[in-house]
Amino acid sequence: MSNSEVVGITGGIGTGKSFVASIIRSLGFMVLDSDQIAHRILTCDQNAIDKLCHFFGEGIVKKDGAIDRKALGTLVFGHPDQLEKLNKILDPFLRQTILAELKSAPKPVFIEIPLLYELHYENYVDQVIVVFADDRIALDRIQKRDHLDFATANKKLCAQLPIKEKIKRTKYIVDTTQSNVLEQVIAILQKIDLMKEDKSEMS
Ligand SMILES: CC(C)(COP(=O)(O)OP(=O)(O)OC[C@H]1O[C@@H](n2cnc3c(N)ncnc32)[C@H](O)[C@@H]1O)[C@@H](O)C(=O)NCCC(=O)NCCS
Ligand SMILES: Nc1ncnc2c1ncn2[C@@H]1O[C@H](COP(=O)(O)OP(=O)(O)OP(=O)(O)O)[C@@H](O)[C@H]1O
Repeated sequence: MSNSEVVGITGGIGTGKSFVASIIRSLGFMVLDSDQIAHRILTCDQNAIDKLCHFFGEGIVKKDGAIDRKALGTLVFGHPDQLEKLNKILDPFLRQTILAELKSAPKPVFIEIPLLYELHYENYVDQVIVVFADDRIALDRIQKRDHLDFATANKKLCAQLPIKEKIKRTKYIVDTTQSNVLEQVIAILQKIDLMKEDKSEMS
């Protein structure tokens, strides 16, 4: 059995996790996306929606009954107590769905999960890849991608464990400020025995 059956992809907001995930998909691997799983819960899981609504008020629910993510984001980012409450409410829903999807997925499987360390998912994965970009570049990217002002982007960035702490916790780091991201990804996949050396010819 491989020691890389489940691989976590994490990193700070805007560091390029989705970009790295798309490269890994293009190399033929399955990558689950925890943000997408969270969005599905906020759209379809009435039990979770009711619990959030009870705590944060009707203002976070759209006409179609789904959670208004922008409204909820405004309430929690920059407000650590509220963010902690959101995490506490959603944690059982997220964890149950993520673990079920990991269990049923063909192996090897990757999962993009921004809060891997913050929510303690280390024990569910065999390897962790941390995607790195320094804060200045990450902030610049998310301001551009999501049309945010600096203060709003910075509140999101500050809601997570600093990227410098994340890179201390793994051997496998992809630096997306460099131009050779594909090569870095391939080198890691080779080190964790998911690609043979000769596949590096693909780049
Ligand atoms: C707060 C919400 C409604 C904001 O939605 P929005 O569409 O604006 O952002 P989106 O979900 O696309 O997240 C963008 C990024 O924000 C960061 N982020 C999301 N949730 C959190 C959180 N609880 N704490 C810190 N950072 C977070 C992540 O880096 C994520 O990639 C939404 O992010 C949410 O429900 N978060 C809680 C669920 C969660 O923990 N998701 C992360 C999966 S591990
Ligand atoms: N290597 C790169 N060079 C230039 N731009 C990049 C690079 N990687 C990602 N980007 C851009 O930066 C933005 C953020 O990247 P991406 O969505 O992959 O980050 P993320 O870590 O998944 O963010 P989030 O935590 O918000 O989900 C995107 O607009 C993306 O196109």
